Amino acid sequence: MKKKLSEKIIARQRSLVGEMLAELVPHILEKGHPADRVLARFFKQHRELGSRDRRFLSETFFSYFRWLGWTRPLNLDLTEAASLSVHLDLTEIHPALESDRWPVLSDKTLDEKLAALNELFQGLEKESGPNGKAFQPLEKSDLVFPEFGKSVEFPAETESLFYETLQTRPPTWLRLRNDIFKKMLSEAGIPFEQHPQLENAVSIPAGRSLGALGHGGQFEVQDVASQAVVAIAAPEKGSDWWDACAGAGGKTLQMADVIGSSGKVLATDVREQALKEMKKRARTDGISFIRSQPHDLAKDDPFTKQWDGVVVDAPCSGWGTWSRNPDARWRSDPRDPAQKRNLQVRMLNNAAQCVKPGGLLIYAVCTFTREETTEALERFLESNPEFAPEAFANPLSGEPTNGTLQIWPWDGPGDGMFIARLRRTASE
Ligand SMILES: C[S@@+](CC[C@H](N)C(=O)[O-])C[C@H]1O[C@@H](n2cnc3c(N)ncnc32)[C@H](O)[C@@H]1O
Repeated sequence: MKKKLSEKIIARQRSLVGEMLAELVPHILEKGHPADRVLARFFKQHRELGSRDRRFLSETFFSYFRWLGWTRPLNLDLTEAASLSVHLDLTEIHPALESDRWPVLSDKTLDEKLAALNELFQGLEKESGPNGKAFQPLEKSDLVFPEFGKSVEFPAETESLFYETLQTRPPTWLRLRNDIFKKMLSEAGIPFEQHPQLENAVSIPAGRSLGALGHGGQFEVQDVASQAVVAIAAPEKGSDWWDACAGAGGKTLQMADVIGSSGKVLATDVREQALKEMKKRARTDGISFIRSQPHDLAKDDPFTKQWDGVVVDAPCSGWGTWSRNPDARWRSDPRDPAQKRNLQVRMLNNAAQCVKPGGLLIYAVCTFTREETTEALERFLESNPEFAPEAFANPLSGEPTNGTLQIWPWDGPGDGMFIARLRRTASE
């Protein structure tokens, strides 16, 4: 901390952390509300908090959920658990959470952090004598819920990589809409990295604000895996596409940029509010040719029109987004993948009828569970033999695929995403 804070302020901020956690944690763990929304509501109710306090509380809040799998078995109180979490996460510890009990571990690998904690707690156990419950050494798998492994199979020797990525904040990915913004980033002294394959994708460090650069339609904040979905769809200039789960329009806007105003884009979603947000973003981006309307793709009431291509970016378990939303894993139901798979197949069946012969159906989910990836696809293909996976090059590596791609969180790094490019036969 640059400016030295008084003891009184430090004590006040420590108790603020305790109060915030006591008030907000049950909303996430018991009611299942997303941490970012709960925190935004808290800040709205506490307008007296300045930007520095908000930043400190926000970092602490997300750190708490990121390491909850390791702090929970230790039976620490909320503030102590938050203190340990930030020692695991951050290089600069706020004096309100500094503690002699924990070393700063943020520069260590996950294996080193695990070894250090196990040694520390075994040591404490010996010092203070048995408290009725023997200390069970922590494991990496404690960072997720016990049933996780039933739905997920990692490629050989990547399990460690998964946990390391899971516990690290990914960078913020931007999709640049013109060349000017890179120059603006350089001039503003904001470090950025160009993705080696995806021309318009650049990343800036996690948590780095764009500050005064603001948003003038030069870029969209969009994860690299999400950008890969449209790169795989590769709609032609002037073509006619339907984005059937458009949400707030991340992929719709990218498709519109590729297709151009000589083509057409229809965006639908069950959430009308999300479509309004998409329209707002389109206005900022100067895109006026996207049409939108609410539509329930799960209801067996498909449109009669057919499109050159349809994107089904389906609702899913979202397990691929856990490094960005560290609370999400604790709100997730292990039965979710199987339930979502049934919904996804229904949505794909409905969307398939709206693909022109010879056209494309793109299936995307931000997850890696077996149920929602290979199983959903197998079930769809069984009842829709006029569709077949079509080979494409992995846009993140250039390597060939056989028509499906699992992007793992460590690939970007960013979100995990499964994508299938399905071609409808030209004549049936
Ligand atoms: C993964 S999100 C889409 C994200 C969006 N495509 C983007 O790139 O920003 C899934 C979307 O599916 C929508 N959805 C859920 N059930 C639906 C249904 N039955 N019909 C249509 N959309 C649905 C959700 O509202 C959500 O916006």
